[in-house]
Amino acid sequence: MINLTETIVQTVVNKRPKQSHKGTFGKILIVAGDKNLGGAAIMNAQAAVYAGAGLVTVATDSVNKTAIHSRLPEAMVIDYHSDFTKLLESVDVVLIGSGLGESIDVLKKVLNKTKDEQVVILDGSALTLMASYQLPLPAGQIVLTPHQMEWQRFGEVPIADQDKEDNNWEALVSMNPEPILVLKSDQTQVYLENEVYQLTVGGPYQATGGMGDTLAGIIATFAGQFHPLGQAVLAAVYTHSAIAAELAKTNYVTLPTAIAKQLPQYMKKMAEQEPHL
Ligand SMILES: NC(=O)C1=CN([C@@H]2O[C@H](COP(=O)(O)OP(=O)(O)OC[C@H]3O[C@@H](n4cnc5c(N)ncnc54)[C@H](OP(=O)(O)O)[C@@H]3O)[C@@H](O)[C@H]2O)[C@@H](O)CC1
Ligand SMILES: Nc1ncnc2c1ncn2[C@@H]1O[C@H](COP(=O)(O)OP(=O)(O)O)[C@@H](O)[C@H]1O
Ligand SMILES: [Mg+2]
Repeated sequence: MINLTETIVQTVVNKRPKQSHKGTFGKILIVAGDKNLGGAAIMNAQAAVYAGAGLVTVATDSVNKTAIHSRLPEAMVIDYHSDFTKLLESVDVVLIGSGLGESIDVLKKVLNKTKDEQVVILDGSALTLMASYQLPLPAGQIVLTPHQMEWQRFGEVPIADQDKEDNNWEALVSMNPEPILVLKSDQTQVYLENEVYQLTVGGPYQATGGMGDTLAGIIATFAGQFHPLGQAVLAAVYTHSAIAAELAKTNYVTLPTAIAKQLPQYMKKMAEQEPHL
């Protein structure tokens, strides 16, 4: 087990090259938010935009369109009941599942069309629905972001057994392609390439609905602009909780939207620091 420290963020988040444009920093498609859970789509997208995604499009229930546009003019919005195949084929990263509720048709439509070279992040309801409908993993470089109950449903590892690494590895190696697992709890761990990384920052001030939706947006955007994927995921997980820990010095709770707002400032600081190796 390896403890995650700020070094991972200092290593991954670097000064931007001058010769660049929005396409350099990742095209992200977020598929999220049914008619009752539009907030999840907003929190995914806010985190993605503030973490520096080049282009963010949200495919969501049409009732969420006005709210997303008014909260986040940087993001584009498309009705997820329409045909968005062309858009799906053109993006680097697909994040699907936050607040997706029971939208199984949308989920199936997307999972059938992802490509091997795309990063596909499966969160929230995507994992719950895939478990109930026994859907296979889609094509792509897969990142799973379950909380403990979602991992119990999807990975079939009972919550009481999730503290034993071997149980989680057993579930992961049976999956094809073998995904990266961000197993969220008050002791979040990342399972990546035969190694387990332990998060050492963060705390109960983060126990608010939407906290995972925000993390998923950060992971998607880091995956779109920093490489290799595993390092980007580790840096995103650390960044999310490090910002929360900083905010918690003066705040009883650290709201997901408040964490998103701090992303540009924190990333600037990290980009200017040499890694403490
Ligand atoms: N504003 C919005 O639009 C929001 C939209 N959201 C979206 O809603 C969808 C459903 O997501 P969900 O996580 O709320 O529900 P579900 O999957 O049933 O899990 C809850 C069950 O698991 C249990 N549990 C055990 N261990 C746990 C742990 N470590 N962490 C968490 N739970 C744990 C827990 O136990 P209990 O609380 O009863 O003790 C309970 O029985 C999802 O797509 C999400 O993105 C949310 O983000 C909220 C804001
Ligand atoms: N007590 C806690 N200590 C540290 N982190 C926590 C705590 N409670 C929740 N979190 C973090 O908050 C996030 C919750 O994710 P999730 O349950 O998916 O939220 P949501 O689906 O409501 O957005 C995870 O990153 C988890 O690690
Ligand atoms: Mg969640």
